Amino acid sequence: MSALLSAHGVCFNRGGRQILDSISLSVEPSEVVTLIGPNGSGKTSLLRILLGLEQADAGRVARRPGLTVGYVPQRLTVEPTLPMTVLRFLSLPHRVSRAAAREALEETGVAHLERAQVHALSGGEFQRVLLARALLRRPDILVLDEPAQGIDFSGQLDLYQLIDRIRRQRGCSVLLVSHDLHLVMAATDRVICLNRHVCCSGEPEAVSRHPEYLALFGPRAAQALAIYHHDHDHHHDIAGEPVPLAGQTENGPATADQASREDRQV
Ligand SMILES: Nc1ncnc2c1ncn2[C@@H]1O[C@H](COP(=O)(O)OP(=O)(O)OP(=O)(O)O)[C@@H](O)[C@H]1O
Repeated sequence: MSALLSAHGVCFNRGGRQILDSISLSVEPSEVVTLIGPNGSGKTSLLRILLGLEQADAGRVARRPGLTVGYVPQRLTVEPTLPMTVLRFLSLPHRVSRAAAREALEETGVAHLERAQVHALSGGEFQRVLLARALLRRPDILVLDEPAQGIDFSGQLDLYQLIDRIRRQRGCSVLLVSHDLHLVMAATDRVICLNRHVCCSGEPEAVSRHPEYLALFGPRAAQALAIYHHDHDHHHDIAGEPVPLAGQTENGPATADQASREDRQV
């Protein structure tokens, strides 16, 4: 089995409602996969099922034997009345050496906060500490549920660049839930658009033109890829298969319209 994580026909019902309907997906080694979808579309539920924290009502989940996951959940509350430094927090529940903790904090750019109180951290600082905590497990895959929530735009950009750098340096996979279409569409290998069922999936460029994506997020969402840098001389269809650009010549764009479209992608 080459996939690190996979779901096959997963259904999930809670409170008398169907939350997930026949979901199939996989995450391959070194791949960045982003789950997008409106509020309540089942993204967190799907992550939790993939990680074995919730049980599917039907279907099957497979994890590669021995898989190590670094999970950053959507919410993690630390009791505000409990004094706890960042270093101590990183040693829960498993003790880690100070050197290892420091190295992880350096990697996420917050080594200067090792003695800070956790409850005094800003949202962006706390997310970086959570990321450091996930890295301490030396994960094969990072599973990040809305890691940039509550962070300002430039902080979000920094955080997604950091995630990209980490996965390049470590060669790990990333499975990400995000609402920040304009940022993640540019930095992901594959997008899965979820709304109880998988509406569409594939390379960002193909998904951004899919009618179900446009129906869910509106025509302006198509511009989420305006800054997407794509050097290929082809498009990809929804299945991810390469499709030549219409009118493409060996020397480049055949039409002014095509040239301007490619300019906008860079
Ligand atoms: N244990 C549960 N009992 C009842 N309803 C649940 C349970 N878990 C999830 N739900 C419901 O399932 C739906 C999907 O929730 P989920 O958190 O997976 O969505 P999401 O796509 O991650 O949403 P958001 O983008 O707002 O974080 C929601 O309507 C939620 O209320």
